[in-house]
Amino acid sequence: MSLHIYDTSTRAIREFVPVEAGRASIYLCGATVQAPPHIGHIRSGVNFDVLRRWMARSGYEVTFCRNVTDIDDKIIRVSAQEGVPWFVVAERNQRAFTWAYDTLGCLPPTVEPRATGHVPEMITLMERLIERGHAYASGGDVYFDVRSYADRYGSLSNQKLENMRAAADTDDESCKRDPRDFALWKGEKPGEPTWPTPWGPGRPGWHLECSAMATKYLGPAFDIHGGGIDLIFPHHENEIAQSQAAGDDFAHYWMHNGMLKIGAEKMSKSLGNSLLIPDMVQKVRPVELRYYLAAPHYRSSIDYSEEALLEAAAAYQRIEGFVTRAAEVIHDVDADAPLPQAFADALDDDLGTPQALAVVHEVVREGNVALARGDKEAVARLLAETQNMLDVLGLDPRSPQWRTAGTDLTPVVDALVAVALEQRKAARERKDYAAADAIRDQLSAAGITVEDTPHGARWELTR
Ligand SMILES: Nc1ncnc2c1ncn2[C@@H]1O[C@H](COP(=O)(O)OP(=O)(O)OP(=O)(O)O)[C@@H](O)[C@H]1O
Ligand SMILES: [Zn+2]
Repeated sequence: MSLHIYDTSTRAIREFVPVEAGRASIYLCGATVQAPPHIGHIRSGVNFDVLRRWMARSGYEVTFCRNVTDIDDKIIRVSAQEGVPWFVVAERNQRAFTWAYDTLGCLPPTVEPRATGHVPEMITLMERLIERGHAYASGGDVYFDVRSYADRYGSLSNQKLENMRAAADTDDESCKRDPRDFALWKGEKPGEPTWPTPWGPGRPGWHLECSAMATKYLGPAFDIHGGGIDLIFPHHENEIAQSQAAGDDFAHYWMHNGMLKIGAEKMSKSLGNSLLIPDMVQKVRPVELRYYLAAPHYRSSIDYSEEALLEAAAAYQRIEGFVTRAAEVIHDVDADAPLPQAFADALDDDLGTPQALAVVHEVVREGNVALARGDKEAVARLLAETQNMLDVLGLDPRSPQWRTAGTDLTPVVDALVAVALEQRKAARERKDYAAADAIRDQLSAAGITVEDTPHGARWELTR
């Protein structure tokens, strides 16, 4: 099987055929940086990180572009509320997003353009649209003329122009030829930042930014455009309209992740129901949070519950437990060992992470059996399979990402625990069980769990 993905624009699963053989280009709508990220934003980041890793593992040279919207109404509102410049708000929250993506193991994008750095590209795109009769300047703004594109406008979101409501993006409706026309560019308003254009100073509309940045870095025709399903209309519909009306092929596949919800509502910065990443990584470790976000199929919605989060953490610990024990026996893991076919098939089938993780758990079960019977050869094979699968999902517990930053202290802790265990053994031999238990309790308070096995005591960090 080769990669097949669900394409929102055709509402069908299609085989992935790249624009250019051997290469894959992905544009993901990234953050609007008016607030720090919640777990819904990072779910989107994690889903597309898994896609990217899988495509790379499948042999594609991947260019991954994830933008930052660093100017918009909400950023301006926060800057007014706080009495600080808009770029201070944008910079602070962009850093929070970068930290969160890094903490959750999302590989850095190949390119991460910011909207305000691409005004010349946006001006060129507007000029092309005006020239072709698809856009017009009015009252300092520039609008897309939806009726000039009536046949195709609505194709992504599967709606007809006559059923659409007005685009709520201006204070002065009289500027528009049609209420459904949307703003490409917003004319100057008091107290707002501006950039010069041939039609006067102003600031970009959100939709225009993404069209300009996607084609600048990925070309007029590229492979995959992604984002959350909340962006299908109007954002992605308008991106298609702008780019295709200007003559660009634009994205060949549209992929949308489902929403992370809380109490049936979308988790949203604007609704104030955000669960922020720094708080969440106090509840579980970052890798466990990533497992929680990556495990459901990317198109399904997740109804947040702490119970499910803790279950996900426990499921991950089962995998991790095998990897840790097996790595104590096997020191050289074959990074080129083939992936189980069922795992590859699951990911090729529209990125089926639930089925892919079921394969991981199955291999872990076999691995535990092999460990118990001391079958080193089988342990080596199953450990390599497990780690290679986890690597594709960004969940390998032995990757540098998930090890404590800085030096690996395992040998040091090993030596210290050995001293403590010697003392515990001596206490037991002199039948001082209170002292022996106190040593175990102290280790446990430090997060070290000791287990007595036929081959002696072994320890594990449980927190
Ligand atoms: N609750 C969510 N679940 C999954 N993905 C989400 C969620 N909220 C936003 N996203 C996705 O995260 C990316 C960045 O979103 P963006 O910063 O534009 O959020 P937003 O919708 O403006 O903010 P919010 O809705 O939180 O106020 C987009 O691809 C968006 O679709
Ligand atoms: Zn976008």
